[in-house]
Amino acid sequence: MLRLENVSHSFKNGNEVLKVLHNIQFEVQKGEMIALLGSSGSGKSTLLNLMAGLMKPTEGHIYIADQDIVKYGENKLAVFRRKHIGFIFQAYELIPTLTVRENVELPLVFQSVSPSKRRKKAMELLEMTGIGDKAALYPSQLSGGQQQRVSISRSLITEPSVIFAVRADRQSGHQNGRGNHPDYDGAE
Ligand SMILES: Nc1ncnc2c1ncn2[C@@H]1O[C@H](COP(=O)(O)OP(=O)(O)OP(=O)(O)O)[C@@H](O)[C@H]1O
Repeated sequence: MLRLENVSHSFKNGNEVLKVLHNIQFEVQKGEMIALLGSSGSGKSTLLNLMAGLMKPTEGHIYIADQDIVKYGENKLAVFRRKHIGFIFQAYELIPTLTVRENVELPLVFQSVSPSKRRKKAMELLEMTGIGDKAALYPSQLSGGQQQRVSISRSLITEPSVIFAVRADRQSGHQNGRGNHPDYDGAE
């Protein structure tokens, strides 16, 4: 479903070149869930941006559903992202002036799905994530966990091939059972 081949990435700051990723290779099968952990500045966001088609690597190939997205132009990438990629953002990124249901429906608005169809699908997902009764409320009226479920529902509504979720939890190293690993500062 997702395959990286010899992916390297460098940033140029004036005359300086910062090599952030070196020959990354891995594969994620359909249905598999992986977590990427690393210290601050180690390159997690860079890798995520590359895998989501938001940036192009300096070298290498990134296959999603057997298509090398590195070769795509901007327009093709935008269409591909809309169809195949779901995002669950760290800060949930819900739109405060839209209701919970409208937030979940939003990706389908861009796909020109009819209002009745997208409403039905949004309600199914809100029921599935346990917040069907909150559909008419606004994000500010929900708890943090409930807002996260809205974000999850929104990422699922397009039935994407891959979902990327970002989390930074710098205080819970002990509570979540990861202990105090020296390389882990809570960023995923
Ligand atoms: N656009 C950019 N231009 C130049 N350098 C960058 C750019 N984006 C990131 N970097 C550098 O690349 C390195 C990796 O950054 P990245 O954001 O991928 O780290 P991260 O692991 O996601 O960090 P954090 O957990 O703190 O969010 C850092 O040293 C950062 O300064």
